[in-house]
Amino acid sequence: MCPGRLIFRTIGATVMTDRIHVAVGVLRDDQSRILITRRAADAHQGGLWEFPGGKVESGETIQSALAREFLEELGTRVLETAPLCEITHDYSDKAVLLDVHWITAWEVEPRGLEGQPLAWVPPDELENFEFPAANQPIIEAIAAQA
Ligand SMILES: Nc1nc2c([nH]c(=O)n2[C@H]2C[C@H](O)[C@@H](COP(=O)(O)OP(=O)(O)OP(=O)(O)O)O2)c(=O)[nH]1
Ligand SMILES: [Mg+2]
Repeated sequence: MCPGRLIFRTIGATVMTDRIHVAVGVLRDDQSRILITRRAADAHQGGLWEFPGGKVESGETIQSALAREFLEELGTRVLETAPLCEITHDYSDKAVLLDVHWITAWEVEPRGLEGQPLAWVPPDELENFEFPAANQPIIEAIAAQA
């Protein structure tokens, strides 16, 4: 059985759902500002700010998923990563495992290649932005390590 598989028991029925494995990258510039981007209005958790990343595809490592997502979404080449934290969170419609890594070496200035707004934010100002509920522990982990 897939390790991320959840079983929700309801009265008289068992509903199975898969936990979505998401590679999330926290990119810091040389002034210690953190890159955040805004999710499209029609996406899951739409309109909220996020750390860039996306679903890990079958056969990918976290590092290769991060490299692919940063290239696709931002044009940035990820050269090196380091683990930050892992968050499991159950939304009413989806269950996610956010595998969060610092992007410790990178090249090519990020641009919003999918039309998404970007912001560079000092760690202690992240709390002023609206993120999905799963992100609160990530923001705390960043503040603790920044
Ligand atoms: N990338 C990212 N996803 C997050 C964060 N917080 C959070 O709850 N999520 C959730 C929202 C989504 O359900 C899921 C990631 O999906 P995604 O929309 O980024 O995936 P993707 O880039 O592969 O997009 P797509 O190809 O499916 O359109 O994780 C976050 O900080 N960054
Ligand atoms: Mg994404």
